[in-house]
Amino acid sequence: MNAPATTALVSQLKSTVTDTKATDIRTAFTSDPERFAKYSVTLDDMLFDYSKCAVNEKVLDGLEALAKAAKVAEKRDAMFAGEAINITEGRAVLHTALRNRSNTPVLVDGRDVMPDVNAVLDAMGAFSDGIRSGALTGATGKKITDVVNIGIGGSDLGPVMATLALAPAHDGPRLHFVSNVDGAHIADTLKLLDAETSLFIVASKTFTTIETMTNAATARAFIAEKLGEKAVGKHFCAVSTALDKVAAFGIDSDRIFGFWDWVGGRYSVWSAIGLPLMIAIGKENFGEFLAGAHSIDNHFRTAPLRENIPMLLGLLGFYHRNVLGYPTRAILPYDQRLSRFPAYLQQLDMESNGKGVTLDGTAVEGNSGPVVWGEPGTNGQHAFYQLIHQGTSVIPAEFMIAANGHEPHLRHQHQLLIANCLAQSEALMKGRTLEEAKAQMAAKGQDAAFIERIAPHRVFTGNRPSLTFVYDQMTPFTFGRLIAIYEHRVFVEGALFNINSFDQWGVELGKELATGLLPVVEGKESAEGHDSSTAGLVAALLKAAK
Ligand SMILES: O=P(O)(O)OC[C@H]1O[C@H](O)[C@H](O)[C@@H](O)[C@@H]1O
Repeated sequence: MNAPATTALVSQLKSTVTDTKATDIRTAFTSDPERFAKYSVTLDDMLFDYSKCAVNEKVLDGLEALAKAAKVAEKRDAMFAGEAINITEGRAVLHTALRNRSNTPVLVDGRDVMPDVNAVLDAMGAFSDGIRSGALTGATGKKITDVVNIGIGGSDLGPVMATLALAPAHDGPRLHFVSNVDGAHIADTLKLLDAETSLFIVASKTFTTIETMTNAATARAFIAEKLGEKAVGKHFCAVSTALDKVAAFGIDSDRIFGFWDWVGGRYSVWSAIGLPLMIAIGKENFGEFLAGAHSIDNHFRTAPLRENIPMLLGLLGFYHRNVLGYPTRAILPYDQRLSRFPAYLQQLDMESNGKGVTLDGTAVEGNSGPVVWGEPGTNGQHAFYQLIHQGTSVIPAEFMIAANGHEPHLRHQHQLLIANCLAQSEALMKGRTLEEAKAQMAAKGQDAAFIERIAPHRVFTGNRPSLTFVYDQMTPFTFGRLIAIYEHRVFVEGALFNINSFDQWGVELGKELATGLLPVVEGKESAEGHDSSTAGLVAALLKAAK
C-alpha cells in the first residue's frame, strides 16, 4: 500500500495544478521575470533548469510535502547506511561505496567494505596499467590492441555507453562490446580481431547468464583454435561476484576481478564491471569518473530539497507521471557521444521502477515508472520531435548540453548544437498560437484563403515541459555526476512509488520459458503444452530451418 498521506497529497496536487493553472508555463514566464532564477539550481559548473516544467510555489510545496510523507530522506539515509533495502533479495544497496572517495567506513552486516573495494580497484588499476603499457601481453608476447567485453544488461550497457561518452579520454586499446546471443554479434566482432593481440573480458555478475556464457564459449574456441588451448589464460579475464563459477570456466585467479551482491547489475559501472572503461581511459580518469559520482552522493545526502538536484529531478519525474499523467519521458542529450545514454537510462530506470507492487506486496496506486526513451539531438529533431511538438501526448523532454565541446577548432558547430538545444525547449514551452501562425503567414504575403486553410497545421500548443542540464564539458568527472544524478532520481521516484527499485523479477519468466523452449526449437521435443501461437511459430521456423 502507498501511505494514505501520500495518496491524499497526490490528489491535492492535482487540484493545485488546476486551481493555479500551473500547466500554463508560457504565461508563467511572461508574468514572472524571476522564473528562471527561482526554478533552477547551480552546482559548481552544473546548472539544472526546471523552470520550463509546470511548477509554481504551491506545486513545489505539495511535492515537498509528498517527499516528507513518503519518507524519501529516511529511505535515502537507509540506503547509504547499508540497510538491506532490497527486501525481496535481502540485500543492501551500496553502489555508492564503490565511489566513496572519502574512504569513510561503509558497513555491511557490521563489516567495513571499503578495504575490499579499494583492493579490487588497485588490482584493476595494476591490470589496466599492464595492458595499456604492454607489460601484460598475449600468449605470443604481442601487445594487446583490442579488448572485447562480453556481457549483457548491466554488464554491458554501462561500459559501452561510458566508453563512447568519454572517447576524448580514450588512449588505451580499441574496445569492442559483445552482448547479444545472436551469433551475428560475436561473429562480426571476431572478424575484426587478431587473436594474438586480443583480450576478452567475460563480465557477468552471476556468471550464469546464457548470452554471456554462450558468447564466452565462442570466444574461447576462437583463441584455442588460433593459438592453442594453452594460450587461453593470457587472453581472458573475468569480472563477477561468483568467483567459484569463474574459476570453473578456467580463468586464473589473478585475472578475476570481484564485486559484491550489494551492487545491482544496472548500478555496477562503478565496480570491476568498469574495467574495460578503465583500460580505455586509464585509472586516473576512471578515478575522476568515480569522484564525480561521489560528489553527487554528498550533494544528494546533504543539500536541502529545493537545492537538491536528484531530489528535484525525482519529484518532477513523479509529478509528470502521477499528477499530470504523462506516460513517457524523452532523454535528449545534445552530445553525439552520449548516444547510448538513453539506452543506459532505459535499463536503469525501467528495470528499477517498472514494478506493479509496493514494498508490502499490494498493488501500486496510480503509476510506477514511465517509459524512458531518446536519442541525441540534433538527430532526433529530424525524426521524432514532430510528435513531441504537435502530437496528442505530452512528453516531458530532458535536455543536456555542454558549454564546450572537445573540438575547439569546430567551435562554430558546437554553437549550432547549443542553439538547437535551446531552441527546442523554447519552442516546446512557447508554442505558436493560431493568431501568431496567421500573422507570420500574412507577413510573408500569403493569401487569406491559404492562410485560413493551412494556419491550423502550423499551430503549436506550447506549454510542453522540459528540463535542461548545462555543464562546462563532458569530462570523466561530469559524466560521473550525470549518471549519479539519474541513479538517485530513480531512487527518489522508487521511494515515492513505495516500490523496491532494486530487484528485477520481471525478467525471469521469459528466461524460464526460453530454457524450456530450446529443446523444442532444436526439434528434440514436441511443442505440446505450448499455446497454439507459440507451437505454430515453432513449426514455421523448423520448417524453414536449413
Ligand atoms: O551480469 P549478469 O549476471 O550476467 O546479468 C546481466 C543482466 O541480466 C539480467 O537478466 C538482469 O535483468 C540485468 O539486471 C543484468 O544486468
